[in-house]
Amino acid sequence: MTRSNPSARSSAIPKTGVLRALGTMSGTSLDGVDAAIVETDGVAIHGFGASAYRAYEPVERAQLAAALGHWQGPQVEAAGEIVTRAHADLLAQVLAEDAEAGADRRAVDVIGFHGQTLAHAPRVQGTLQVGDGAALAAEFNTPVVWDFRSDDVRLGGEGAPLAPFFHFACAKYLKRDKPLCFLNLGGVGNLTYVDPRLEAAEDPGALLAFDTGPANAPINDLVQARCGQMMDEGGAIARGGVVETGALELFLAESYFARMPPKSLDRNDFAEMITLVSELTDRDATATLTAMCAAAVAQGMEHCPEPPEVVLVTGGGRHNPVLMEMLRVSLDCPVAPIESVGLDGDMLEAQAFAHLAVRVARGLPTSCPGTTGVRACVGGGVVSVPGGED
Ligand SMILES: Nc1ncnc2c1ncn2[C@@H]1O[C@H](COP(=O)(O)OP(=O)(O)OP(=O)(O)O)[C@@H](O)[C@H]1O
Ligand SMILES: CC(=O)N[C@H]1[C@@H]2OC[C@@H](O2)[C@@H](O)[C@@H]1O[C@H](C)C(=O)O
Repeated sequence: MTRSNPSARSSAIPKTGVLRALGTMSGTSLDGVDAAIVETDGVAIHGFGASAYRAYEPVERAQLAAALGHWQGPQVEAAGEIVTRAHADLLAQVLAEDAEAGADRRAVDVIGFHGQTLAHAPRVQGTLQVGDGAALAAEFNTPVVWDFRSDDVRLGGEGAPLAPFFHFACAKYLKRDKPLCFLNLGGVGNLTYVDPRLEAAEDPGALLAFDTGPANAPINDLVQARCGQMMDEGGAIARGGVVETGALELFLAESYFARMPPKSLDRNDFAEMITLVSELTDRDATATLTAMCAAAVAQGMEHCPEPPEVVLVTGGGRHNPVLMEMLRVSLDCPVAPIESVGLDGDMLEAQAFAHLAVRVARGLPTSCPGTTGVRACVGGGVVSVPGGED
């Protein structure tokens, strides 16, 4: 089915100039899908546009959760259909609103569709993001860039994190002239060290990135199981809890933390860490998992080549004041939500895949040795145009 969509364009992606790209991200927390428009030529950000969010229904979330860790089979098929449908709902909404907002406005040129990671084991089976980008290209009569991670993994990279090339563009957009860090606290945490004194993201030394460790996923899992809540809203459960230092030390003894970056994680790689807090009260257990997230970041910061001027925090974890306070205490530099510099911390990942879609379309790299450990710079991704592949 092709939706009636006044904002859609069917032509191939323009090879030059600033494009209007619509990126989407369905993260490891399985809460929902984000979508956001960025104006970019793939190198420099020229502006930010509308954004929107579509939550997964509880039944959808349960099916996605059941498919986590699977590489194939009926659960994976079902998850893929849910992801494609949820994105189609959201894309229809954003594209319609975008078209209504300005008749003279250039239509969205390209969609960057990350999909939903179900399994990630780059050195073993690879990485799996489900959802059908070709179907979305046909449905919205608009080119879709997707499957961003596979080429990087095939060439020896971790396949994640991929937002760092966008973080570099953000640092330039913000006119920063000293090294700084972007810290995403989603289900998993990831850190990008950016040196904006270098000209291009692919210059050696411009970027160092890696997953710091588990972030909100174990906290969510614990409070869902024990308290029937989706998350520790505002850190209300952890606040007043006592951190069990023995459990924290056992956690930090995990070999992942001794590994040099780049390195990446699957959502459930640390699922068993909940057993480290199983004897504790709800408050103490939640406080301890929250401290583990902060301690993993502090450990990761030791890899930064120079102290950053600031750590800008994005992702849902920045809404948790207990976690933010623990970060402020344990890091030797200022820590601030990314809103402090005028960016939207709930939409940064969706915006990243808008920017990366244009980079893929332009043949520019989306990862490099400093971000994923890939042997050389790689511009991964598949481009589907309405009626077939580009
Ligand atoms: N007000 C809040 N208080 C506490 N925690 C919050 C709050 N809002 C969001 N979070 C946490 O942030 C999580 C969502 O974060 P986010 O949307 O960045 O994750 P994601 O994009 O799914 O994950 P990832 O970046 O790992 O792919 C929620 O599941 C919750 O744990
Ligand atoms: C395999 C995968 O989907 N990884 C995600 C996940 O969520 C956070 C962290 O782990 C990061 O490595 C990555 O997402 C962001 C968007 C990235 O690629 O930069």
